[in-house]
Amino acid sequence: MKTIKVVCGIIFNDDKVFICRRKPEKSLGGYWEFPGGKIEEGESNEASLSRELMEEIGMKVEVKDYFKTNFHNYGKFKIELIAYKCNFLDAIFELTDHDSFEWVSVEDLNNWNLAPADIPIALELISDVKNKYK
Ligand SMILES: Nc1nc2c([nH]c(=O)n2[C@H]2C[C@H](O)[C@@H](COP(=O)(O)OP(=O)(O)OP(=O)(O)O)O2)c(=O)[nH]1
Repeated sequence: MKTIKVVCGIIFNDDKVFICRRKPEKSLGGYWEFPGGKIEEGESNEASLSRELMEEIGMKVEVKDYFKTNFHNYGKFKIELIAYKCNFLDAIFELTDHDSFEWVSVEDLNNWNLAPADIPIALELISDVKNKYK
């Protein structure tokens, strides 16, 4: 089975992160995720992320550090989900692939119905934030 390479952004605005909900008609519709998309051939992870965020949300970010990769098997397909931390710059919030978005605190990520591939990424973020304030 082929593994799809997907890049996503953990987009910070102060201490809140951006999540959005996939439209019902999309694959994994109804799940919340860190926005991004499939990496095209010959494209860098960072360029792909910037392109997807502009296409899907009309959002500009500063792509910062690589954070984590999670491999997940959805049964019908497998993905390699590559997460980068980003700083929010500006956005028109015109959603093409999502029907809702929220800015949430990292500790609150647990309470959202995240796409299964995103859960290990969210858990590591939560653990980092908890360690920071220990
Ligand atoms: N963008 C994004 N996709 C994710 C995340 N977690 C996760 O399992 N996925 C899955 C959902 C999709 O099956 C795939 C990414 O495809 P996509 O839907 O965002 O990209 P696309 O617009 O190019 O593809 P398509 O669904 O129109 O075929 O990865 C995530 O955090 N962000």
